[in-house]
Amino acid sequence: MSDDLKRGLEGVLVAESELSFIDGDAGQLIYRGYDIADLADGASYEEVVYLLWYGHLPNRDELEEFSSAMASERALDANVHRTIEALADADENPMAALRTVVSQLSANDAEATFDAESVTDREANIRKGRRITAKIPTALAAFARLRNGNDPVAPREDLSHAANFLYMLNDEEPDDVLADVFDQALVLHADHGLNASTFSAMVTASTLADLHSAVTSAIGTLAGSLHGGANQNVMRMLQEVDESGMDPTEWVKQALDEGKRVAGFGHRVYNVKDPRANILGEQSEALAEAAGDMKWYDYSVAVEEYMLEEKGLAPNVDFYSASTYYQMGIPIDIYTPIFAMSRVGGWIAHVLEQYEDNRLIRPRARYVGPRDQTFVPLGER
Ligand SMILES: CC(=O)SCCNC(=O)CCNC(=O)[C@H](O)C(C)(C)COP(=O)(O)OP(=O)(O)OC[C@H]1O[C@@H](n2cnc3c(N)ncnc32)[C@H](O)[C@@H]1OP(=O)(O)O
Ligand SMILES: O=C([O-])CC(=O)C(=O)O
Repeated sequence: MSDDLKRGLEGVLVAESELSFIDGDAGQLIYRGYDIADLADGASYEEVVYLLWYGHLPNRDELEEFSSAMASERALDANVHRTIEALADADENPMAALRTVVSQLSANDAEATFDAESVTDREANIRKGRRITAKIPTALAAFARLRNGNDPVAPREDLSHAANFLYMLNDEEPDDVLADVFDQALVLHADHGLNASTFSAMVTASTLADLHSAVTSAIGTLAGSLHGGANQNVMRMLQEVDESGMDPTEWVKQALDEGKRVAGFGHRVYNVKDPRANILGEQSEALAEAAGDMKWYDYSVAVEEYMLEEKGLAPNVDFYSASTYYQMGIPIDIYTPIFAMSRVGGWIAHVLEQYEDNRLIRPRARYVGPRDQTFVPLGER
């Protein structure tokens, strides 16, 4: 047993995986051998989820069967709707709302189980995974509408995963450009090695807890501002820059001087710009040009240049998704739930892998507390 302390488990190998590979120096990300840029360009979110779960890209028939099976699971049960109404009435944080709803989904899932023999059943987990993945967008869109006093919009089976979400959110079918941009964003966020939320799902699965528990753990982990929560903080920062009337670089300089972290920069694995940020940056720029308003894109570029020059830090995936979503009219506080809506495909893929060759994940801490205390009974303290 080694007594080397690896704070934050940095660089520690804890599993073998066939799902995604990151070259942090070259700025490359691949899913099962395919470069992320090629997938973002040519594959839909449904294709990527199929790739992650089944190990190969689907042919037309396989994709049709998979996509329609998933689309047919979009509707929510009445008790889940009641929960969403209660959460919206309470103005719950959207990530907390999503965590609560996904946990509740198991109550209506006929295949939900805590039986150690059945939790690892791959085919059943794929069916459950399809249901969870299909229902998250419906739940999120319903929550986002109900809290504004609007009725939820029922899902449509004839739209893609991406287009259907935008349709349910806005009660309006998105045009092809917006549906494509959003689909690309979902593809880009679908998997990323053993990031914290995926690891959290794996730890939960490693105890032979069920898939719903693993996904619920992962949602809780994604919420933090050092992880998925950063995307909304990026947009709030850009808004603060705007309201301050300061030059973006002056604003960032001041924030750094005050010891603050700048959301959307830095990464545990990338030493260069995150390849997903390159693609999302292009999307943000294209949306800005189409709208004839470069403000949010220009602020972003100014912040990026300053951070690289002054801190040697490059943008991560959360930096340009912010201005992309903002220009699509998506409410800021659902950016992180949208991240979850995509990453659920990756979480489930890693849980399937974990169950295939399970070993309980259980590291240890170096004990630095006292050892020789004399116990004093409560009445004498
Ligand atoms: C989807 C995702 O999860 S992508 C990441 C999303 N999170 C963010 O964007 C939040 C901002 N970024 C960060 O806080 C960090 O870069 C993390 C958490 C992502 C990675 O952090 P770690 O690998 O643990 O690096 P660590 O926190 O040790 O930082 C190393 C150094 O860089 C600095 N640094 C890292 N990121 C930033 C940042 N965004 N702004 C300012 N300084 C930073 C730290 O202050 C630290 O400096 P020091 O050594 O002088 O104290
Ligand atoms: O890999 C990480 O640590 C964070 C990240 O970029 C992701 O989860 O997409």
